[in-house]
Amino acid sequence: MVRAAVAGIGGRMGSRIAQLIRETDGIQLVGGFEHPQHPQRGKDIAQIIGGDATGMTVSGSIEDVLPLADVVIDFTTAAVSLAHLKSAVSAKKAMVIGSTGFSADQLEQAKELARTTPCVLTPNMSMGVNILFKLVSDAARLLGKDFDVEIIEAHHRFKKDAPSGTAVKLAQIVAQSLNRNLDEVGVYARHGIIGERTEQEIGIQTLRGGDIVGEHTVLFAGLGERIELTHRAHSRDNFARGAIHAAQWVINQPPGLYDMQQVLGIS
Ligand SMILES: NC(=O)C1=CN([C@@H]2O[C@H](COP(=O)(O)OP(=O)(O)OC[C@H]3O[C@@H](n4cnc5c(N)ncnc54)[C@H](OP(=O)(O)O)[C@@H]3O)[C@@H](O)[C@H]2O)C=CC1
Ligand SMILES: O=C(O)C1=N[C@H](C(=O)O)C[C@H](O)C1
Repeated sequence: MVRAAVAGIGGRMGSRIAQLIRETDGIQLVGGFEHPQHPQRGKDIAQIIGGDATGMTVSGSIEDVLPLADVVIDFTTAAVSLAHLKSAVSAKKAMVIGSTGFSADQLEQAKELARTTPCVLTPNMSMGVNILFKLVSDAARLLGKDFDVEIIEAHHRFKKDAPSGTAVKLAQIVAQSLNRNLDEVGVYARHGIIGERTEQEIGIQTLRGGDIVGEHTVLFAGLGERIELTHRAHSRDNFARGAIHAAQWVINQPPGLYDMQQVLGIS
């Protein structure tokens, strides 16, 4: 039985993950925590996930749950997840991180920390998006320079980072497939008299509104035809189930930083 604790258990993802852990065989919820000022701190976890009292209270620190858990699942923010990874490394516990918005420097730090503990870090845990990553890589390589690439992502009004971690990953995949440097060719917004589109640029456009769960389109536009590859999440359940699957997988891996394609065996 895998013993899992959930960081940010009061959040949109944390609460759904905790609920689904309780419905999944082979994994057990042993704790959940929030930041110390969170209004649910000290309350029974059932107040967040529903059902009968669990006897577990929402704690205010990762340090409280690490002794109980084999793995911590963390959907908070990049900076918070990195701090939690440091604690997990000290306690020799595995981690699954879904937070997005990591800078290159933060990613490097995560890679360094994961030298001593297994950690899955990925901007999107759904099967569909990870298949999309492969399709986009193939399409970019096959279509080549005659097709302009634009990535469009749409999310709910509460999302804090932009572009989405998934859109950034898609842009990195396109740049790599076309032998381009994303730092040089990424175009994140357009306004005013901007002149004609350059052949090399990769556009990444962000939409925010309402309760949109998460949508990503990669548009390959040529002269006379275009291809659009789109993934739409209907709910957060695919991300949550992916995170639970990753938690069950990662505890059996040697130290290192893994992505979801490795978890799914499709890399
Ligand atoms: N990889 C994937 O498949 C997916 C990734 N994500 C990413 O996951 C992250 C979270 O998304 P979402 O659930 O919508 O966001 P929420 O804001 O709903 O949840 C984050 C939770 O973490 C809490 N938190 C903040 N600081 C700490 C801390 N120091 N310790 C413990 N908990 C803390 C927040 O509390 P408070 O609200 O008080 O700040 C909040 O309850 C985002 O980066 C998002 O992009 C989302 C969906 C899928
Ligand atoms: O914040 C979200 O909600 C989501 N974030 C992830 C991202 O930034 O890519 C994944 C998903 O689309 C939902």
